[in-house]
Amino acid sequence: MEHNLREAGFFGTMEPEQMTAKYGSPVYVYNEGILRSRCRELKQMVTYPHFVIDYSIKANFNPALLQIVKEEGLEVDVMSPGEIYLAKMAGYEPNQIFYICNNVSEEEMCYAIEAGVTTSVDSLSQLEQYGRLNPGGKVAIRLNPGHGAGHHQKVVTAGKETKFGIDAEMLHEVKEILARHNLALIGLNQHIGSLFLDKEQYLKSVDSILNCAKEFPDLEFVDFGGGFGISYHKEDKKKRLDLKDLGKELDEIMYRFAEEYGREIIFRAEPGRYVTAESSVLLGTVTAVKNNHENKYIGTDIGFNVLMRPVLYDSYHEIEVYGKSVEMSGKKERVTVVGNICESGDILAKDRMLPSMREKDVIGVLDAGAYGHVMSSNYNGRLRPAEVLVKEDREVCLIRKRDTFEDLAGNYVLLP
Ligand SMILES: Cc1ncc(COP(=O)(O)O)c(C=O)c1O
Ligand SMILES: N[C@@H](CCCC[NH3+])C(=O)O
Repeated sequence: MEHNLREAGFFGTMEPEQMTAKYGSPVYVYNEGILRSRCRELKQMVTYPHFVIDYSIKANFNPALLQIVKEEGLEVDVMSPGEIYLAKMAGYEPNQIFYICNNVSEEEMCYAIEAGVTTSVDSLSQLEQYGRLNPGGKVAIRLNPGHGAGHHQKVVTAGKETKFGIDAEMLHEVKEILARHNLALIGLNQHIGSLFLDKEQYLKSVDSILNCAKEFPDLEFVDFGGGFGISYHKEDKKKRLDLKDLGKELDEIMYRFAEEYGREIIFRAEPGRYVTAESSVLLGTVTAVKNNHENKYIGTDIGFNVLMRPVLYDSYHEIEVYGKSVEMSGKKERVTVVGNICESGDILAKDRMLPSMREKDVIGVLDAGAYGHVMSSNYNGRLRPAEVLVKEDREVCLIRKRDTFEDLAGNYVLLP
């Protein structure tokens, strides 16, 4: 007998239907217990004593979730002054924030320098800019190991076809710029792409970055990057990324490197998705059921303004249906689940076998906690959803209010 997340207790003391009624539909629901477990798995993956997990908050920067991640002992990597601001709001100190930026303005770079966070730059041009703005300072650089990985071409972030990182052949120029501005290179980092389940590409990139690291005797840290995957398909759920196995390999590599280098430097990894993806179900409501020629469409209030991944990357998310009628009938049918946005690409799930649904049924989109709410928008004048947390004591609390019409209109300036 297949169990859904409601039966597994994901929603704590409330029913999904009560949540949409109280907080509005759609609503992102997070489970504290799952979030904490993911953090602990990462913290425990190696024995090397100076291994730091930086949660990459671009996956989800809700400050209440960051408070939990911080309690679990993870530091953070950020992408912008906005993310620095939110990390600080959650209680992170500047020395726990790693700013890995890409093509930023002088103004943004100055914000990070003034905030006192370690910055990594990813081109010679940005290294020059950093040197001009903070001569004599400390800096890290992002390398491009020459090959990438990822669930879609759009999220591969290393290799010849991407804008990221400095090629290893350019280390000579890097050294010249460092010397010209009297900069100390304290760290090397890389990130090959998002969502790997097979450790081989990651380990290959670890090997490349450590080869470069040998050229710089004064490093404080080397950061191997994120990209740790999860399985979005129910049938693959048991085949999890084997963190223990990856950790064992990393341990060997890190201890060996420390011995050759003569010091136990800090090693870091920066997973985003792995930390938050599985901790959230996005609840929405069936608003229309319709047959168009051969297709049966289930219209919902989950447009791509609320969850962009399926439209942007053809990503798959499991869907559960929580309506009472569903439990009684037990029938399944082939449907296409769509949103309420004025574009024909607004498809959440195509040709899926799902329990037969009726208007007002509540559905849950699984594994929505990473790159979900943070990528939502007000397209079509829609309100971004609330976010709620099911705490470990099973009680439910609000951690982000749903947008209001005032929020939607707030920044516009009418002509006099
Ligand atoms: C520099 C950097 N670090 C870390 C991450 C986190 O990636 P993921 O969520 O796949 O772990 C990203 C996003 O891909 C990134 O661009
Ligand atoms: N937004 C992407 C991941 C990209 C991460 C940023 N480098 C996703 O949903 O899978």
